[in-house]
Amino acid sequence: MSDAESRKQGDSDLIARVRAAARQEQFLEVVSAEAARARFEAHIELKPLSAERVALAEALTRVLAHDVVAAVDAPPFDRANVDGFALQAADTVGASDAAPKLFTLNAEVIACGDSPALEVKPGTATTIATGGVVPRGADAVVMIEHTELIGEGAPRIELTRAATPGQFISYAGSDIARGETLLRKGVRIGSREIGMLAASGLAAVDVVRRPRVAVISTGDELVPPGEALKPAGIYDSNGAIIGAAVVEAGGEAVPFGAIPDDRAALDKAVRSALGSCDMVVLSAGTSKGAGDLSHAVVAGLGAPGILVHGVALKPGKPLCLGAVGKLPFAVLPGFPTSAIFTFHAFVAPVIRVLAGLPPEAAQTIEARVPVRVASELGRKEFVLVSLVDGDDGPVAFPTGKGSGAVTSFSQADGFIEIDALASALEADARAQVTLIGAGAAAPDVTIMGSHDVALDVVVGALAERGFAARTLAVGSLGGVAAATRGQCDIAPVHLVDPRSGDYNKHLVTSELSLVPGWKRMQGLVFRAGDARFEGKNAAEAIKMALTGSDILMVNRNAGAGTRVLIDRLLNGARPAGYANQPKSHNAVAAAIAQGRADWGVAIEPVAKMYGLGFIPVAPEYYDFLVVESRKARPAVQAFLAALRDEVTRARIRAIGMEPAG
Ligand SMILES: Nc1nc2c(c(=O)[nH]1)N[C@H]1C(S)=C(S)[C@@H](COP(=O)(O)OP(=O)(O)OC[C@H]3O[C@@H](n4cnc5c(N)ncnc54)[C@H](O)[C@@H]3O)O[C@H]1N2
Ligand code: MOO
Repeated sequence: MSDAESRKQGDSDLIARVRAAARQEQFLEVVSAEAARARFEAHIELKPLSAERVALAEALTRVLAHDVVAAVDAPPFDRANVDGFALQAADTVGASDAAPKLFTLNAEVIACGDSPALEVKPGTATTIATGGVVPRGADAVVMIEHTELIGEGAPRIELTRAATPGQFISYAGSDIARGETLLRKGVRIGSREIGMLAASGLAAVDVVRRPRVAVISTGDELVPPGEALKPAGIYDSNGAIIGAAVVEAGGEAVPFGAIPDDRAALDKAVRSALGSCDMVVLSAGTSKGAGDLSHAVVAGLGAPGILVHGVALKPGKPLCLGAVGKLPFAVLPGFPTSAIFTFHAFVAPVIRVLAGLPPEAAQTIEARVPVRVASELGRKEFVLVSLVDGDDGPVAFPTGKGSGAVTSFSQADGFIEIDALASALEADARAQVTLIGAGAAAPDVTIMGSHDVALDVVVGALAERGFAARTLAVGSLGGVAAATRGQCDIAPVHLVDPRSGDYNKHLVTSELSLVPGWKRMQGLVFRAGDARFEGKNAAEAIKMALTGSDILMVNRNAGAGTRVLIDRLLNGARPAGYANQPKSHNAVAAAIAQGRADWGVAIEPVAKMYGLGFIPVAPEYYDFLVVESRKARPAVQAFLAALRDEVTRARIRAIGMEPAG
């Protein structure tokens, strides 16, 4: 083949690959969530699996298959609740220190486990231990402390307090009555239930067989947690979160690991899962891109096959649901938040039914959404939010990381719904927030603004002092806005005053005071060993970067303090890469470390963390705006104390920041 021919061959290979990679909108038919659920549930057997008997010790977290009726009373007999004497209350009337009543002791002592032999007659008493069986004839028990043993002659006691009938007696069946329904089916057995089952004499109990749910991740890029990341690899987080969520929903997760994008391998895994499990859950490869094999594999498994492919939801559009015979399968979208969101909406309810559990009760609260949230027309959109306490009730902030992020779901407090026919939720609208997770306890202090690694040190010191902080990274400007609106207690900021060049002082108002934090050095970062930068000062390095050929920068987003510095350094120049504007120091460092860019500006600790070279340029001041009306709160005071604390300051210094003052 000539050069030209082989180039042509290469081009047509590439075109074929691009064609194959093109995602085509070939969803079966995009349906509403309700229609999808109905179609799915109509084709599968939606009832609890069979019962199995397990020993009490194995019953923890299992679901009761039948109601449990108590076969015995607890206590099984009338029981003394104190150490003392069993007697007849009528004999005690009028007893006092001044006029004690005299009782002759019967010739037995009832310890726990003894069956009484003698009847308690008027004027007599029988010695009894806590837990002893109250003897015939007695109707009350008195405490030993209120009696005096008389030594001479036949043993007798003097009683100095009157007793009421029934005093210090627990009657048979008062705790658990024979014939009473002790526990109802569908209850998830915890330690408390185990105690009740044991008290009614049960050594084993019938529980619903746990649905076995195969969890299969797909994708060549996936790396199991614990192994080193390969270039372009990501950790298989879906497998882990879905497996754990299966268990939370009452199932048994059967992990199949991450299967590469290989049709035969995936087909084999899915068939083996179908043969051994009650449900199969895959993630990724459902969007119909080139590597998106999952739906193709499940399409070939047998009738009825794919029932739903495409729902009018965001996240969740590429969701695929189906069945083989009556056995359900689901292919969840690969994006982590889409995967777990659709799992909870479509898969968990099915697992709960199979597991014998009732539907999960959703808890909602009303909150104000302070910002406008745009939404795609035609898809019902779920927006994950963080909740903070505003001056006028709960405020819900969209977390804003998108469905590709793991933390969107994992760190959210709940979600709001935007109707498919709305193109946005307007700022300051009220919305119902469906809570997720165990409803995290309200934080003692809310910190909203710019994030910094050393802030974690202060928050840690606060935790050591017993205060829980909630931090929301909304950027310096977002922090100023939240503090002004009374939605947080403290706003960490680093904003330069364009007029004076000073940091943060211009943000002080009558409602917001400024507490100094620390200084962080910003500088030029580059791959260590890059001879074009090594040994140069900032001015020389910039000059080289602007004139050198084949040098690519990575910029920062408009509004970032660092961007102001970059523009000052560039003095109007627009070098290659200027339009690449990620939003964090970490993103800048990663781009340079991985060779997608050659230089940028970031703070020193981050440069260090990524093993990059660093040329100092200018310090940046990271301070705290404190909402005056909230300053007296104990947690805010503790935060300020932690900031001044020598131990905290040393820890801040250790990660490369210089604490103020
Ligand atoms: N041109 C279009 N592109 C995309 C569309 C579309 O309609 N047209 N749909 C988007 C939507 S919506 C979603 S959600 C994603 C989901 O696509 P797939 O289900 O096919 O998933 P992949 O493409 O294989 O992966 C997406 C993403 O998720 C990561 N991933 C996959 N598995 C895991 C795992 N086990 N743990 C962690 N992360 C995982 C994967 O690496 C990708 O980054 O597609 C949009 N694109
Ligand atoms: O399921 Mo996708 O999240 O709609 O982005």
